[in-house]
Amino acid sequence: MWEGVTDIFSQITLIDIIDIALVAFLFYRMTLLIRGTRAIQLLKGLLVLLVAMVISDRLELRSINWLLTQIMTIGIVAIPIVFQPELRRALEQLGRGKFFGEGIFSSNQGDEREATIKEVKKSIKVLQTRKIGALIVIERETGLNDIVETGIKINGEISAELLINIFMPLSPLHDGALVINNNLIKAGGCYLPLTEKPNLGKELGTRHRAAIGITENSDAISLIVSEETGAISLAENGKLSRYLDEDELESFLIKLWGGNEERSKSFWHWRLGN
Ligand SMILES: Nc1ncnc2c1ncn2[C@@H]1O[C@H](COP(=O)(O)OP(=O)(O)OP(=O)(O)O)[C@@H](O)[C@H]1O
Repeated sequence: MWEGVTDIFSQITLIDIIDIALVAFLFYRMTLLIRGTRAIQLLKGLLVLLVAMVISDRLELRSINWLLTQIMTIGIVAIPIVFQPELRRALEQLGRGKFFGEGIFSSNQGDEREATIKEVKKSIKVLQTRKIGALIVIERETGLNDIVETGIKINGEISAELLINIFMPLSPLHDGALVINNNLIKAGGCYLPLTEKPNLGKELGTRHRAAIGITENSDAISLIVSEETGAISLAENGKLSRYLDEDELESFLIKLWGGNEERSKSFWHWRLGN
């Protein structure tokens, strides 16, 4: 038996190893894309179906096997529909050359993001104290132009004062979401898709549902200040982190979106593979 094993290993060439490594890396990136999304449930469902199909085939249960095959066909047709947001994100990342890693991140952009995080933190503190409801979306790789189109374009440099002003109850743009790109407020009063998650707390109304919804359809990060409680929350990849204080919010933002320090750390972290 050992001979057989060593025989197989002796036939493996460097090209085979590169091929396997590339496929593994591709699967790893795909898993990162669909982690925590609805797509993962569909994949699990298809896997269960596949196992049931193999078992029914081995046991020669012809009718059930035929039925499972038909269901499997429908499941495969459903893939591009259910995976549409993930496929879009993957293709966009591929187009920007970032699918295989972080890409080149200019320190200028890092400075802009650091400044933005400071202004956002400052404004959120004020909004929380005064219990002014707010919904802020931070654009990452996925373009949010379709969301921006639903609101009023601003394209103004970010400042805490401007952010607070926009969310003041009598401001014409206080309803809806504000979209940020680097150090620019792109638009206010934007409409976001609502999440369809069934098991969210009853106290979470449409503001929180919209904040989660946009992170399921893109790689954006959204921040919420509750009008009712003043609680600060952050949504990313369909998940909501609630009751943050402003320091926790800042750490989250640095980790997920980054200033220079965190980005250069993650760059070396990735390169060294620790
Ligand atoms: N689809 C949407 N896109 C963007 N903003 C939305 C959307 N739906 C609701 N909002 C915003 O949320 C506000 C309503 O919040 P609602 O009270 O229903 O939510 P909530 O999650 O309970 O928030 P809060 O804790 O602040 O009350 C609206 O006035 C609007 O500003």
